[in-house]
Amino acid sequence: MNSPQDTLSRLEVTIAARRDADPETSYVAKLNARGVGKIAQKLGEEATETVIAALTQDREELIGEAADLMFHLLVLLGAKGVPLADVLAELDRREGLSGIAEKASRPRG
Ligand SMILES: N=c1c2ncn([C@@H]3O[C@H](COP(=O)(O)OP(=O)(O)OP(=O)(O)O)[C@@H](O)[C@H]3O)c2ncn1[C@@H]1O[C@H](COP(=O)(O)O)[C@@H](O)[C@H]1O
Repeated sequence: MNSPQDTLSRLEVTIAARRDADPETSYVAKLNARGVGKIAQKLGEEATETVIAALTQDREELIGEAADLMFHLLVLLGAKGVPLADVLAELDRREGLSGIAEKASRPRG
């Protein structure tokens, strides 16, 4: 079985390869042709659908919506020129730092 990082890395490569394809035959190309605003809008819709699935649907629906959400996030990162590795590095940097402790350490004001 592939590691989650392998799967996301392969999808990132696929998305980069499809960006300039024919929008008639490539969903990735179609989204990119419509611009970052449209991609961001789609990401927001998929996030909402994931929330709704978590609250009202069964497990399979949630998995499907979560996959849509992660796919559209990768399309957005690609369109903005942000490598997945940079996001993973940020998560690595946060590893072991409790969200409660991090929030408490923020300067007030
Ligand atoms: N993982 C995905 C993936 N997940 C979801 N989707 C598409 O995301 C879209 C989301 O569905 P929606 O109904 O919300 O969107 P929509 O039908 O475009 O609706 P509107 O925004 O037009 O109203 C659907 O068309 C899904 O097929 C994906 N499309 C592509 N991929 C991957 O990207 C690769 C390249 O795809 P193409 O660019 O299409 O060749 C594929 O081989 C896959 O690996």
